[in-house]
Amino acid sequence: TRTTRPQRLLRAVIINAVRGDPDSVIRAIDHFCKHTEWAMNIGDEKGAILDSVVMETSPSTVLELGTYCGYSAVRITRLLPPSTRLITVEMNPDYACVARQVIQHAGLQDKVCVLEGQSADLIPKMAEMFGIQTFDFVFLDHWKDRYLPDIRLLEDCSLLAQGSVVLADNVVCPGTPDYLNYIRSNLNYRSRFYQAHLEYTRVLDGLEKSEYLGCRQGKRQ
Ligand SMILES: O=C(NC/C=C/[C@H]1O[C@@H](Sc2ccncc2)[C@H](O)[C@@H]1O)c1cc([N+](=O)[O-])cc(O)c1O
Ligand SMILES: [Mg+2]
Repeated sequence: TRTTRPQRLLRAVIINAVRGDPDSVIRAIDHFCKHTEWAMNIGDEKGAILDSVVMETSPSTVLELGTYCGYSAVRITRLLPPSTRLITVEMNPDYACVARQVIQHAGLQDKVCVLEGQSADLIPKMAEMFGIQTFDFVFLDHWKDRYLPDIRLLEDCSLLAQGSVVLADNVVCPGTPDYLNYIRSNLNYRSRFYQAHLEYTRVLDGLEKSEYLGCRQGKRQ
């Protein structure tokens, strides 16, 4: 049977990237997506914004929803200090298998936990599973109709602290209107939009960064 796109992306990484060098893994995936086959990685333009937000947050606890092939897991983890771990949630076992190999090729396997399952099922177990209280940084890049229910679930599970930063991909394309409406009208968050383009295209897209301010009351009028 034919290979899948993630498998073809992994092969490009193995052939073209230097083992143990995260930046060469990122370059190999971006080259593959620009010249061979488009894939839904955050990409180099939005990836640079992700990098800057991670660096300014310098998080100790990091959660990603939607691993796919591991591109953003490599981008994020390469910037984390030695003792910090990334937990990334992926419900498709084939994608999770490819992502683990991409992350391993980058030499970051000891700093990343690829958790297989649905975010809705795993978020309530995070604190107990990993012995953490809150996440300093959360990256949303999974099903677009899961952004809103999952941010609410993170709140309900008290997994956000004052100063926690939530960064959401694709708030323009494919779009996450219910999430944007919620987060921009909620006094518990201060949000900022970063205009960019859909990975490897000229289509408009963007990232929404939202800082959790702690539990205040009410909605913005
Ligand atoms: O659809 C998009 N992303 C959905 C991503 C989904 C990823 O997350 C899980 S779902 C899951 C994981 C964890 N828990 C619950 C569900 C899927 O197995 C996939 O690995 C998308 C689409 C475009 N585009 O241009 O069409 C561009 C993008 O940047 C995108 O991110
Ligand atoms: Mg995306």
